[in-house]
Amino acid sequence: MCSSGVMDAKAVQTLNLPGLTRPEKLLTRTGCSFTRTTKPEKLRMTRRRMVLACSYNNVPASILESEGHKFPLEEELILKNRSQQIQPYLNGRCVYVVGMMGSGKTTVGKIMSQALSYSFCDCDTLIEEEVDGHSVADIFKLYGESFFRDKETEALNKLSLMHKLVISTGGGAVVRPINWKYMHKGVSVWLDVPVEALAKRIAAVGTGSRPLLHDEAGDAYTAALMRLSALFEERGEFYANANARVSLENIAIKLGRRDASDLSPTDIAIEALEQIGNFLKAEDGGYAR
Ligand SMILES: Nc1ncnc2c1ncn2[C@@H]1O[C@H](COP(=O)(O)OP(=O)(O)OP(=O)(O)O)[C@@H](O)[C@H]1O
Ligand SMILES: O=C(O)C1=C[C@@H](O)[C@@H](O)[C@H](O)C1
Repeated sequence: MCSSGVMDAKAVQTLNLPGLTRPEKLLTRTGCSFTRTTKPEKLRMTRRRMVLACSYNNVPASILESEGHKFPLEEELILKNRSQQIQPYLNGRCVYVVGMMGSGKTTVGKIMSQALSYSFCDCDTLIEEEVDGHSVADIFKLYGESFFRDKETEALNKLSLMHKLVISTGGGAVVRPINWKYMHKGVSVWLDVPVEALAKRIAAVGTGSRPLLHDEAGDAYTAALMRLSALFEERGEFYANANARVSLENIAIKLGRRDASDLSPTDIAIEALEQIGNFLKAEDGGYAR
């Protein structure tokens, strides 16, 4: 049976897991329901085979990440506290992180997934899995952008049937209205990062994996800035469809930092959880239940 209870459990994977992994830990690790093959009392000390029944028919458990990162205690407490406040209102719904290329959807999304005890899923990685392991850049090259966009819509459709995932979406996923129909099954949060900060990050790591930024002339920063500015001009209004907005400029002001480039991914994850909380509060009539 699926954790969501909304679909068939077709993808069943047999994994070897350390016996010290408790069932509730397993649920956090995979976002999947599970079937035990041993009695509960035997689970504790020995290495056991567990059959994991993924709650999504075509999402391989291997791409659902829930690796732990260590945070300073104070940050960890704030993250946990924010998460606990919103969890009853989130009620297992997925969190979709939207934003421009390089906005930190993956980096910040992973921190949020850990805080919420959700699994993390990168939509681009899921598409790559579905297209024979080709990278996004190769999919664009081999099949063109519209093929990629169709795969992206299919992936979001599938993900919309799942629960307890933080999903990092592709930067362009916001443009198609049908994608919003799927993303609005969960709660969406927009990481609104100034293009100058995006260009700085992307110039540092290169554009290899970001085909829409290829072929720009000039130095890496200026080229990225020009292209990102044009893309943001086209897309700004679509990102604003998200349920919650996290403005890095606003966080920098609130925390007394120099600018958006002076914020850690954890600062941003904390604010994202707060903004999601504000949305859920409004949705729930001020947590009036
Ligand atoms: N707060 C931050 N400060 C500095 N660098 C950051 C921050 N957040 C993310 N980065 C860096 O920016 C780059 C892009 O981040 P990330 O891959 O998380 O973004 P993304 O939105 O998932 O990108 P894409 O959609 O293009 O895959 C990475 O090199 C990451 O380490
Ligand atoms: O902004 C975009 O349109 C894209 C962003 C990436 O995440 C990939 O989804 C792809 O490179 C397209």
